[in-house]
Amino acid sequence: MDGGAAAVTGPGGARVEVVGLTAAYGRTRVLDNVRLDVAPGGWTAVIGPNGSGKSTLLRSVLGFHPHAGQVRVDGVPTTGMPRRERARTLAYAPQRPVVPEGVTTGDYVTLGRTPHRALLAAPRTVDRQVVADVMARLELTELAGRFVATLSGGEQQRAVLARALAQQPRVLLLDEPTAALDLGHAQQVLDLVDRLRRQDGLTVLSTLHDLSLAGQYADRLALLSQGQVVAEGRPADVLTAEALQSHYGARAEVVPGPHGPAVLPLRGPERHRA
Ligand SMILES: Nc1ncnc2c1ncn2[C@@H]1O[C@H](COP(=O)(O)OP(=O)(O)OP(=O)(O)O)[C@@H](O)[C@H]1O
Repeated sequence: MDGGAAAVTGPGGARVEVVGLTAAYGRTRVLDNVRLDVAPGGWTAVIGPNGSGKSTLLRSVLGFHPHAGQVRVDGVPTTGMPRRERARTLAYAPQRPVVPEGVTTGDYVTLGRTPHRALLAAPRTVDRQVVADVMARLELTELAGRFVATLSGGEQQRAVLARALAQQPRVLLLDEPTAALDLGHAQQVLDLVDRLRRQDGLTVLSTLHDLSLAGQYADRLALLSQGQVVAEGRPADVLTAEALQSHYGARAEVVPGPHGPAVLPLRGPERHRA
């Protein structure tokens, strides 16, 4: 993966505001009056224990899950936004992507260009350039001819991210982007996302289970617990041993670092869940 000078993303990042977002599955409420404000070019990582509502929050922001409240991108509500406009504005890399059979990795990433092309039109030079650039940055060039369904879990995860980046979005929504990646690839992917937001102003809203990565890459953290944002702010203010104990039932030490805090889990003689 190189430092890449070409702009992958579109015309700069957008502000994302989530106001009073409430969502449910049937009668079970899983998000309760969530409020978030992600500045253009900002990176907010949503953290929280299993089942706290992180994925549902991302899918609600995308308009994939019915909800009360509002999501605005640069002041424009995403509900009712035409599909094509939404696809040019927001790109999403899901936690558990379903990849098609019989489609090469190159063609799969090229699908990300769909919102920028006329219906059924062949890819233009610019489309091919963006796809080639994104694939090179994610070390996928060599895999272009392989069927995407045959890639390893981590390779597929990078292909899904590449497709999202090929959309040249203003806002990138990443659900557990490092879940299937080894440590080196996890750092490469997050470094790339960080570089894109610094160079091109891409706005990022992600979930991240790895709290050390969240603490060092995101500039804001939102801690979700039982569907509510219980803490929001700079990583060093949100990631505290007390918060990890009370919301995760975890025993851990928070170690300050030059790029943000890292979390060191501590084995103890017994565990108590708060
Ligand atoms: N399709 C569904 N039908 C019913 N309940 C659901 C459905 N999807 C999610 N839930 C429930 O909603 C709650 C929030 O789920 P969600 O996937 O948003 O949490 P999460 O914080 O992303 O979890 P994890 O960290 O385990 O990925 C959980 O209790 C989950 O069981």
